[in-house]
Amino acid sequence: MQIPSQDFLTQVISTLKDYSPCDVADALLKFGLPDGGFFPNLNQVSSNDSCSVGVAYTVTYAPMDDPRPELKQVSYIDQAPPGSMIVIGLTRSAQLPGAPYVKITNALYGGLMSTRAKYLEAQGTVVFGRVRDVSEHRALNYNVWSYGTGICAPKGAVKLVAVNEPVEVLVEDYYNKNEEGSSRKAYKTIYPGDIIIGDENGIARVPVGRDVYDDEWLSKIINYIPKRVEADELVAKDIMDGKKAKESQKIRRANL
Ligand SMILES: O=C([O-])CC(=O)C(=O)O
Ligand code: NI
Repeated sequence: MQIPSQDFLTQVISTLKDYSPCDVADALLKFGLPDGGFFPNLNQVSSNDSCSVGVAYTVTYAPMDDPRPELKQVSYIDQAPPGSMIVIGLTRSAQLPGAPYVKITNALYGGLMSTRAKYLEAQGTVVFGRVRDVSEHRALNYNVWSYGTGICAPKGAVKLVAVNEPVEVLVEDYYNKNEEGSSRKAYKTIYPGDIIIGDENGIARVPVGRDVYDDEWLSKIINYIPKRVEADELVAKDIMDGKKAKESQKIRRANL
């Protein structure tokens, strides 16, 4: 198992900047990730219609009664690396399988955090919880995704317990049943160093350097995406010329 080199990762990220999470999901589905890398139920809070891509920099909050000590000396936002996608999650104990997905009604993140993130050249922030100061993220033209909005600050409701440790997200799929016939409920993980891509459709995680996801695999993803996008552009053209969608999709995607 080979961890991709920094140069290669830079190249992958710069390629992905020309595409969308939908394009990435098509490739991930093709190459072994049945969920297309998708983390459901997030909405883009910022009105920016652009796409953001970056390397996951992870932050975990816990309710105040969590046994772990608060990281009082750490200001996660002041250490956000340039080029990162800041990913903020809550511990398992604070998550819910259905809407509103988290038990904490306080906002975990706000406009001052985005101001600092943007100054440090982070690419966007994904919050598996609530955020506030919507107009400030928009005015900054800085991309933020969240489960919802709120008006109260995080202080007093949650504490920072981990930085750059895996973030676990509870996901429930009601229609794809598991072998026992019940809905599939699972914690999906974002690891620090994964690539995160997001736009108005939602966010996808591209695994990096774990299991089989080495640079050979990443190369396959990067090579596939432009071909698939090109094929779909041809399908769109066919449809505008009056051809049937199903037929054209079959022909144009034949070798993909
Ligand atoms: O005050 C806070 O802790 C969060 C907030 O609103 C901001 O970052 O602007
Ligand atoms: Ni604020």
